[in-house]
Amino acid sequence: MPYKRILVKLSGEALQAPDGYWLEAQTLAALAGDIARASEAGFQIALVIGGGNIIRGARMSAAGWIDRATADSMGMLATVMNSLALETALNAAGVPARTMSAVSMPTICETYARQPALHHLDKGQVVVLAGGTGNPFFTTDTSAVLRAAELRCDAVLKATQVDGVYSADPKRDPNAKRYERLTHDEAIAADLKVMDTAAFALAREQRLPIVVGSVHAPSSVAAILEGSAPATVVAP
Ligand SMILES: Nc1ncnc2c1ncn2[C@@H]1O[C@H](COP(=O)(O)OP(=O)(O)O)[C@@H](O)[C@H]1O
Ligand SMILES: O=c1ccn([C@@H]2O[C@H](COP(=O)(O)OP(=O)(O)O)[C@@H](O)[C@H]2O)c(=O)[nH]1
Repeated sequence: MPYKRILVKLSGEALQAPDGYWLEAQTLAALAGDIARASEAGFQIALVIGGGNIIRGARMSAAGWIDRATADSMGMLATVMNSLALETALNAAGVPARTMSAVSMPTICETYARQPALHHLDKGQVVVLAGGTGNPFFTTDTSAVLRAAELRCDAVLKATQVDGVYSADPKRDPNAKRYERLTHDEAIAADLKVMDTAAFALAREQRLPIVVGSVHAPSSVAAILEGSAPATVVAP
């Protein structure tokens, strides 16, 4: 990949145990090893991890007993827990990593600010960006695109459940065809659901490439970045 500084977006589910438990040391260590390999290969990496393995605000508030803003606050806190777990696993894998949270909680981790984050990236540290955007009604996909734009990342790598963008949801349509490359406009026109709409609209406006690949293969993040694993590139 012709990219040097990448924002890697992982969904919270990437930390789950095979039996569905929200967090598993083995899964976490494998993921950290993968990111360590990419970092050692010279990629500068900022990470955004979701909280969907614990709470998704929209789903929780749909039950009616809690309002959306409160449920989203709980979702943002879930991303902080995942980020601290990932930071710990990355440090154990030999990669200096630090969590920076959009929601200020100075006794737990650094508060996100752009200049220090740029400084950490320049030094080759992995920054784990927690707390989403710090605002309800957004997702960590939007946080990923926002931070990638702020931190001058060359691309967002969305490491997800499927190995690219398809002509239809591959989990529902076995005849869906995988794209190698397409433009933001094409993805929006065909309603391909690469990311949520707010995130994708910002990526289009910023002309930010989005790489979509699977988090399931061993060493998938490093392999996608090195070009040896399949992925779809959405770029202008
Ligand atoms: N056109 C499409 N191409 C690829 N995946 C799609 C498409 N439409 C829907 N999906 C679904 O989107 C899911 C990934 O998106 P999302 O739920 O945002 O992931 P995450 O939990 O990683 O944020 C995949 O599991 C896939 O089934
Ligand atoms: O800027 C943000 C980012 C996240 N969230 C909340 O945090 C939850 C977890 O994030 P997300 O659903 O994006 O996680 P993922 O699906 O990637 O695991 C979301 O559902 C929201 O409730 C939020 O309120 N604002």
